[in-house]
Amino acid sequence: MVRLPSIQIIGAQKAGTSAVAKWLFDSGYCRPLVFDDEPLYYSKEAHFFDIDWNYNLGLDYYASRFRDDELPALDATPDTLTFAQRVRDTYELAEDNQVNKLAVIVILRDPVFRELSLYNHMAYACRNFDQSELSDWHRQVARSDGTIMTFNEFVHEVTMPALATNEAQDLGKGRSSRHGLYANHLKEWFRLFNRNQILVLSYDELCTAPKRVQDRIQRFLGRAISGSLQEKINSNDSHEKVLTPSTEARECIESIMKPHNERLYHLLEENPGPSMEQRPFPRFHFLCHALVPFIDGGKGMPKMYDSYFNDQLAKQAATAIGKAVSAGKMNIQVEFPPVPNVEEVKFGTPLNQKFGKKIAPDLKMKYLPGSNLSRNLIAYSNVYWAKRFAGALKGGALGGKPVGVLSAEQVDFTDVKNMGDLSRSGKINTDKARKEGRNGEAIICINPGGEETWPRLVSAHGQPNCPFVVMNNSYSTSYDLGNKKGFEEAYYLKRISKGFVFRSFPGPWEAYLEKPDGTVELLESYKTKPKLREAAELTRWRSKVAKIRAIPPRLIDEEALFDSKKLNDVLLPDGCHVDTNNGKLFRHITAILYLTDNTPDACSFGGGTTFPLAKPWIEGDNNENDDALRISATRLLERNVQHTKGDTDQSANSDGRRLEMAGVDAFNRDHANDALHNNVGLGVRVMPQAGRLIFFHNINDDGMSDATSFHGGEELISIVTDHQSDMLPKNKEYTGFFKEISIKSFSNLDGFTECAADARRWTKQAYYNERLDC
Ligand SMILES: Nc1ncnc2c1ncn2[C@@H]1O[C@H](COP(=O)(O)OS(=O)(=O)O)[C@@H](OP(=O)(O)O)[C@H]1O
Repeated sequence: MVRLPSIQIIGAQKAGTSAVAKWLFDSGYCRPLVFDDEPLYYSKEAHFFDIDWNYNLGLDYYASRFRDDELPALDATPDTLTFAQRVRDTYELAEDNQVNKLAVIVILRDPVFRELSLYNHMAYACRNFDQSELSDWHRQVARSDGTIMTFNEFVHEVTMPALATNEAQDLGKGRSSRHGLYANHLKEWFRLFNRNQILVLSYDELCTAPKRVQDRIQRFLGRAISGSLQEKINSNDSHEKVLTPSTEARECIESIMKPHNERLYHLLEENPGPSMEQRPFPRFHFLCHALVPFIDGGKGMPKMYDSYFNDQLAKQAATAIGKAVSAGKMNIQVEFPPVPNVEEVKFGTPLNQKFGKKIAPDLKMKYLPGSNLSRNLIAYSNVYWAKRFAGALKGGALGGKPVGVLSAEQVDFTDVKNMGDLSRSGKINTDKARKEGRNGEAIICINPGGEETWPRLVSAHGQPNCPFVVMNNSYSTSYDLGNKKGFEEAYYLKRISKGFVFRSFPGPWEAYLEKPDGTVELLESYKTKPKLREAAELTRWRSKVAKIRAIPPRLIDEEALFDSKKLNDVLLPDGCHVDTNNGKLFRHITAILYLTDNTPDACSFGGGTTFPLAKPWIEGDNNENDDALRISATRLLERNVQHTKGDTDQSANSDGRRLEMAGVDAFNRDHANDALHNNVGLGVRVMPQAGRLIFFHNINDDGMSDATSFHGGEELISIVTDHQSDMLPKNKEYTGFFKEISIKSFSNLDGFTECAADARRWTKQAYYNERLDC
């Protein structure tokens, strides 16, 4: 039996067919075979019905493209849209009633933007492909001298003449433009096939709610399909890409398309499709996202810091804002560092200067030392960003809604000679700004302050059912991610310890680790907004572990490793302590004899004994101990706290915590092999080696606990998965000795002090001098 594809994705060309097809192919649908010398896209599009040569080779030839096994096959040739009759004829020839079993999927995109996408596709090919790879189809955008037409020219030279012909005429040049006459084509399909065999999808929905489209397709095909449709495919993100049509080009195409669109809506109403189809079909509204069609610069976090300069950040954020507005979100938060180095903005870092120079021409300002722009770089950068996002709030090219920008920052709007799509500007919370509000106006509010004031700002400056964007608030009063006022965090990029939290509507919240080379790695994707603490601990922890062992973070076996995500707690579970027998000052010296070798290797780390306040032995080095740390240690002892875990204040900056962190720092430095070589000062770490003995004094010359003797025992931690566990050094073993000052040897405190000093002198002479001598 000749077996034909059970699914045809028939178009429309440039309406996301590749994305849908990829999802289906990836889930197991059989793709067309590519025959010799054919381009690779044949593995998605068999081009049987639209190319006469292929069509004339007949049914068996077409069927031979699809492996004859049990898998259902799919052909996603977007040109098939205009060949309903050929499809009917071909399937009728096939046995087993295949003609009535065929499932047809068609996606419809606003014809103006479809045309623009088509133009961008061909222009990209002409600019970048080898001449031998170009066909006449691509060359439709080329002028006679080989240069590339503008989109306006293309519309006049190619689109309009093609749309004005009737279908019987030669449709070579501009034939693709006629694909946008959807009503004409669908009428044929509805005539030739049962309407329930055809699923009509909206490209707008594909952009704004891909999951819903996914669900419609699954219900249409009657099976669950693995994977997800979110991936952006076949989008060219070149800088030359034309993102929006000029008003002239748009009006030109519309002059012909508008009545066709009306016919389409009517046709779809008159011919209801299968139950899972969207009804009524959404009109092509120049939705905001259509204005910024998939220009988001890629999935995931923008590249630091290139994205400030190559427009990735601007495009991504504008896309996310557009999508949020399209999805009906009116109160929106947008938050990201407005300049590359926010913290150092006062110091004019090279990156900030470069960014200042980039935005100056856009604002028609000068970036010179002492100029308003350089002195208030953040404030003016935010105006630059507001300009970049205004398009996404305008309500589409036809909507042309006003977009006002209000700022609470040091910005003189008269300096900005080019406000782009922003229709007005003003100061937040001023009567003037309030009075100037206009019906239907979207507002971008720059750095307005604590989120408790936002609802009031919306009442003061917002317009009913219009987007209100709070942008780049310089601080958060909730000390957490995003806001608690119900503003949709449409675009959110926050630097956290060792990484970033990122969210681009409608995507998930994500935690990224920043790696030493500046690249990032996605650590976690959260279904709902995580707590700042949760994300920060994850990145901090992974960064440390990755740094320690240079192991890619994703290979670290968390189950085995983490009881807690805090390195301090994991590495130094008992914190640091002094050996004073809980403040009873008789013990004056401790010795530790190690019984195992625990040299760190690829499978484990930790295991050392760390003395955060001790100085490495470096001859001729007179550096004093780190005062702040010594003060912390001394303060603990004055408070009678001998164990850092016993410090009632467990906040990050408490004395106990500081000592523990210093212990972990010594561990990190040691790992980086800096401690001894670079004379970094404090912190000595001793690794177990069977037979190695160390000793240290517990009491200073005054007979009091020696603050510098605070130390901690590191856990020995395995960091690889089970299959390597045979190689792991499993134990750390040692034995401890100590010597006390005999109670018989003194009668009062002074006597004790003297005995303690004597004992120290003795060890110093017996051992240190010996060591110096040798
Ligand atoms: N997942 C998803 N959702 C929505 N839109 C998407 C998606 N993936 C790709 N695209 C955009 O679809 C355009 C390409 O469409 P096609 O793949 O049908 O093109 S083709 O006819 O097969 O050449 C092209 O549009 P433009 O970017 O406007 O050119 C793609 O960016």
